[in-house]
Amino acid sequence: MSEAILVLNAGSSSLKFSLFLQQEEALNVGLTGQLEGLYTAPRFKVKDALGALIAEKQWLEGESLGHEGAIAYLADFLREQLGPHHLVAVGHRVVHGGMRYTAPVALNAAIVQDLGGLTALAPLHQPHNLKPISILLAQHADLLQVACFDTAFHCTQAAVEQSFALPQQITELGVRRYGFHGLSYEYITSVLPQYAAQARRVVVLHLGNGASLCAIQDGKSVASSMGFTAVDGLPMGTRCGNLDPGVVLYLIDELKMDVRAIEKLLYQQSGLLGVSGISSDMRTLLDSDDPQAKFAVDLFVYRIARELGALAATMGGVDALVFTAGIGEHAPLIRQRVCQAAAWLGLDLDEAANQAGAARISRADSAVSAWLIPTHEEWMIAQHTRQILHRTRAHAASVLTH
Ligand SMILES: Nc1ncnc2c1ncn2[C@@H]1O[C@H](COP(=O)(O)OP(=O)(O)O)[C@@H](O)[C@H]1O
Ligand SMILES: CC(=O)OP(=O)(O)O
Ligand SMILES: [Mg+2]
Repeated sequence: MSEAILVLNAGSSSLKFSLFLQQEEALNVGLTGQLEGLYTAPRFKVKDALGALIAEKQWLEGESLGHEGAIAYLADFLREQLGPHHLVAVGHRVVHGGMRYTAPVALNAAIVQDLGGLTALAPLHQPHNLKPISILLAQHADLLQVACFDTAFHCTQAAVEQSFALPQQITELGVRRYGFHGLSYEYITSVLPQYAAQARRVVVLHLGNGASLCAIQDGKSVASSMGFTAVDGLPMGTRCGNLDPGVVLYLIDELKMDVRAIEKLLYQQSGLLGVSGISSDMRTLLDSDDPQAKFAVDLFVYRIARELGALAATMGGVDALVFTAGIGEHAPLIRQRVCQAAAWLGLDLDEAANQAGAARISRADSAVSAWLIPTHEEWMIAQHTRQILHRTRAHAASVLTH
């Protein structure tokens, strides 16, 4: 019987999960899977440690499973799979840690309540991140649960990056820029030396249903396209990204929209979905001949290129770009268009390598290199969870021996 760590990663359109097994000194993947397209066309896929498909299910196009349905479905599936393994901890991705949580933490009811107070800052994520935690806490109070925060990786950013130009008393309330997708950026930072050992100034493009860019210098976050909430920065599947705050005032004053209607507009009805009027899913847009689908993709690429220039400026230049997450990993056309727009930085794309999905997608003599590296937020969460598990056990042992 192996000890097992379960990892849950609720994104805005997906619920990803991995079961890690402690085998001798190593932490190995036992199985890994996801429920994706939760609000469009849900699909469930699970692979074993060797990458073989062990379970699959597809719901009808337009059938919404939502996060609640996904959690219930996954709980039934995992109950069968755990079989001989002893579950010792569950690690969770929690998108917002606010000002207080800048490192992974062992959870209790008080912390969960505290984190619930940040829901307004991440309405598409925080409730879904906290839901399985609360269920497990009620049913298995002794099971170690660890929260790993998207915001934590960015706590190295300078005050000028973290601040809005608002009066101090508002900033002190925590109204400042945080940045997200930090577990993804932390994972990419940990493996990047295997690819581009010399690169000191890197921009990572995390392009999924949620999308952001991060400037990373000497392994530390310097700047990110996302700010106070995960609606900032790039246009995303259903989120608008950067917006003049005057637009919000206009919506209130002139269109008489209330807070909930504006939240729905900015988080769920905008981005690729709102602009195209067709879909939030990049696959559907790339397959479509509709001019609005094409315009939504053009806008997405344009805004990435613009943000890339801004982030390069924060580091005085860039040595390498890394593409990751759903779109970054699987859409060669988007990588190609972004790299072409970044030619001015000294990036020379290797078209064949990009089409083939190779790790290095820039030419050997390109001044700026470009890479395709699959992210693995679950792996990062498992590492943090294991560390806290070991610390908890060491503490218990020292209490017993003293
Ligand atoms: N083959 C593909 N081509 C283009 N886009 C893809 C492909 N596969 C996945 N995607 C995009 O990736 C997005 C999901 O990315 P992911 O990182 O899993 O999202 P989440 O933000 O939910 O974690 C989907 O919305 C889809 O648009
Ligand atoms: C923070 C965020 O946008 O996450 P995701 O991309 O998983 O939706
Ligand atoms: Mg994600």
